[in-house]
Amino acid sequence: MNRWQPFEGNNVILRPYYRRMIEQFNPTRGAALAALAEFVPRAGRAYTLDRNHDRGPEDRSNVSALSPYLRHRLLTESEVVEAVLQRHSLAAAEKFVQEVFWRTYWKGWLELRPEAWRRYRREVETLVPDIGTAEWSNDYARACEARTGIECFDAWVTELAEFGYLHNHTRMWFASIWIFTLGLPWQLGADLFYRQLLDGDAASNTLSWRWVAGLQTAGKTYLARPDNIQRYTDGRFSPTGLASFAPALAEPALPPARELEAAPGLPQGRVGLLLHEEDLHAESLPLGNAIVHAIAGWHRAADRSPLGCSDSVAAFTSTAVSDGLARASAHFGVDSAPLLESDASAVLAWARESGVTTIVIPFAPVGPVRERVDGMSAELASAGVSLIEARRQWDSVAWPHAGRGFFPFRERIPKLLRGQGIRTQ
Ligand SMILES: Cc1cc2nc3c(=O)[nH]c(=O)nc-3n(C[C@H](O)[C@H](O)[C@H](O)COP(=O)(O)OP(=O)(O)OC[C@H]3O[C@@H](n4cnc5c(N)ncnc54)[C@H](O)[C@@H]3O)c2cc1C
Repeated sequence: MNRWQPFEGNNVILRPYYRRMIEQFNPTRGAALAALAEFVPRAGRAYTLDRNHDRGPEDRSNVSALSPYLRHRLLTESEVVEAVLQRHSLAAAEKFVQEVFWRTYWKGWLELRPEAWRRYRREVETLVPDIGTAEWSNDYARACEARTGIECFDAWVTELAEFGYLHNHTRMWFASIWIFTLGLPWQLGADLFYRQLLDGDAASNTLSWRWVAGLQTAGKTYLARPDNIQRYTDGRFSPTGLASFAPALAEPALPPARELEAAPGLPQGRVGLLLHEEDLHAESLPLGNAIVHAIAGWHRAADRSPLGCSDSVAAFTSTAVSDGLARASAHFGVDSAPLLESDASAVLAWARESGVTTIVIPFAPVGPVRERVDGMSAELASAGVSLIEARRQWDSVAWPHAGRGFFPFRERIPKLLRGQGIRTQ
C-alpha cells in the first residue's frame, strides 16, 4: 500500500503515519500512567548519563517520552516528579526533575511576558501569506518536504510527520540548521513544529526556538555542529555543509515582565466544568467546595497556527479530551459531552441547558486556549454566566520566579518541591 494512503481500522480512517504515532503515544491517562511506571526505574543515573543521545524513533529508552502526556496534563508535573522521587533521591534524579521544571519555567516566563507570544503570533500571520512568493519560498518548501539534501535534517522532517515527536537534542539541531544553515524565518520553523508535535506547547516551543535564534538569552545562540550530531546520533548521521557560525537575530526589546495575577478564588456551589486541551486531569483540579453539576469539553488543536495542525495532533488532542471527559464523568458522577463548537454561544447554550451560571475551567496559560477564553469572557459575563479558572498550586507557586533566567529558578527547585509536600531525600 502507498505509504500516504488512508486505511480503515477501528471505524476511523487512519493514515499509516497516524497508526505509528498511536502505537507509540496512546492519548489516554491509562497509557500515560503505564509509560510513567515503565520509565521511573530509568529516571536516575541512567537518564543523567544517557539522555542526550538520539538513537532514532525506534529506541526512546534513554528519555521518558512523556511530553505529549505532560503537555495535555494527562499526567501532571507533580505526580511525575513525585513518582520519580519515591524511587530515587533528588540528587540521583536531579537532571530529570530539572527537565520537568524547564517546562514549568518556560510556561511561567511566557505568563509574565505574554507579548513574546503575541509578537510570534503576529509574525506568523504576516509570514504565512508570503509562503510561495517570498525569496525564501523554494528553500522553505524543500525544508518542509524533506528535500534539502542534508540527510539528517530530511530524516528528522519525515520523523516529525510520522511520529509527532523528536528527541530534545534533535529539536535543537533542527532549529539551528533551519535558522543558520537554511536561512529560513525562525517563526515558520516554530510553526512547523507546533503544527506537528504531539507535545506542541506555546511556551516550550516558542521560547526554545527563540533561545536557539539568540533572542531569548540576548546574543547567545545554539550552533549545530557536525561532530556533535555524529556523536549523539551514535554515528547514524555525519552531516557536511552546515553553517559554521550562528549570528544572533535581533528584535525590539520586549516590555518588562508583568506581575503574575493572583490565583482566582476557589469556586463554590453548583458549577459546570468545562475541560480543554491544556489540562485533562479534572480529578485533581483545585475545585474548592464546588459541586460539579455538568461537564463538557472542547478541543481546537487547529488554533495552533493559521495553517492548522497535523491529522495526528488533531486526533491525539480529541482522543485525549474524550479520555479526560470520561474520567471526569466517572469521578464526579455526572454525564459529560464534547462541545462541537468552542465559541461563547456554544458555551452559553450548554450552560443554560445544564442550568448553571458558573463555569469552571482549568487555568488557560498564554497560548491559543487563553486567546479563545479571552475572546468569550465578555459575552459570557453579559449573559450572566461567570467563568472561574482553576489554577494549580504547582503553577501559582513556581511561575512568579520565572522572571529571570533558568539558573536562579533552578536553585529554588528543592524548596518548590517541599512546598508541594514532595519528599526530596
Ligand atoms: C526547538 C525546540 C522546540 C521544543 N518544543 C517543545 C514543545 O512544543 N513542547 C514540549 O513539551 N517541549 C518542547 N521542547 C522541549 C523538549 O525538547 C521536549 O520537552 C522533550 O524533548 C520531550 O521529550 P521527553 O518527554 O522524552 O523529555 P525528557 O527528557 O524525558 O524530559 C521530561 C519532561 O520534561 C520536560 N522537558 C524536558 N526538556 C525540556 C525543555 N528543554 N523545555 C521544556 N520542557 C522540557 C518535558 O515535559 C518532558 O516530557 C522543545 C525543545 C526545542 C529545542
